[in-house]
Amino acid sequence: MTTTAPVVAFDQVSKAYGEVRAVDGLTLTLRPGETVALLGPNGAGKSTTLDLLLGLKQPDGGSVRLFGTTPREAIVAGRVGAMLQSGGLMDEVTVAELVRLACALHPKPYKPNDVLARAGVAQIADRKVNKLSGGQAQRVRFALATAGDSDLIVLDEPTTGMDVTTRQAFWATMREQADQGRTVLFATHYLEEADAIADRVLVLHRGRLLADGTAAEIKAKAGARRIAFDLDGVIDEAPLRELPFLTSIDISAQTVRIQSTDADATVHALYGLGLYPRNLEVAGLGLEQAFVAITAAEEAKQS
Ligand SMILES: Nc1ncnc2c1ncn2[C@@H]1O[C@H](COP(=O)(O)OP(=O)(O)OP(=O)(O)O)[C@@H](O)[C@H]1O
Repeated sequence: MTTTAPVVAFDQVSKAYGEVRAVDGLTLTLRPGETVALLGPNGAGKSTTLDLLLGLKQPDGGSVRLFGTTPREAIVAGRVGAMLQSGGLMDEVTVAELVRLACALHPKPYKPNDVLARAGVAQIADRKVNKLSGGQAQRVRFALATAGDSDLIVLDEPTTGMDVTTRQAFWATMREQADQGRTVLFATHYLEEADAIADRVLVLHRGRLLADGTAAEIKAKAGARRIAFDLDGVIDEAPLRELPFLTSIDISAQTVRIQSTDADATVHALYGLGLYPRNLEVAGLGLEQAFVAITAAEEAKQS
């Protein structure tokens, strides 16, 4: 790092498509070495945010700065590597040819053979790009994003189409990149990936930042806890559904699963019903459940 400016600085950034506010007054700073997951339901504005970040779209208002410069300047200087969802790969060229081209275009390139090996595409280097499987094409996109020594790596749903093994190998490689001090920003629908990989999670909803913190902080923000237990005999559902602080309940066979905003009070009331729950477990929400709870609460507020 040769500068102390933030890696990414969004200041009151907005972008609308007609009536749709895809990004709505977004203010955000990313610092060196962070691994950041960008989460949000479909249409939340994740891809638009990444497009604005990369200078592929211009904001209607506000400013986007990368390393204290414009996105274009940062990209020309080779400071940003990106892997986009829709990035079409050139037909009729081989994987090796494409990677060599990406290396040739990068101001601080790595050796093409190293790039191929790191992305796990050395074995298919001579394959035509238009003959690849979905997961292989994703790996090639990853190779292109890491063709040179960039300070920021931006990935839009990078593991879509990858099988489990490929996905694990991909994240191991990504972690190496982060350990070397690079900033990694990735949009994903796989919340378990965000939980496992990111040290910071951003939740976007209708173009606005709904939550920003570690996965643990996001889970705590959702406020709810999970309660699970078994009951013997025929379960009388009505009193269970009336338990205090309940936000959801699922009863299947002898097992009851509850989400509650005050687990202590809910469990107390459960015993107050004269029931004898077995295998009682109380746990925090997973990131996925926290995400659903936070975005559902926001939807309810706006409707
Ligand atoms: N080129 C466009 N023209 C019109 N509307 C658009 C365009 N691109 C995006 N939108 C709208 O802007 C909003 C944000 O879209 P965006 O693709 O940024 O969301 P996303 O969070 O990436 O969604 P997904 O998870 O489905 O990929 C959506 O309502 C979408 O329909």
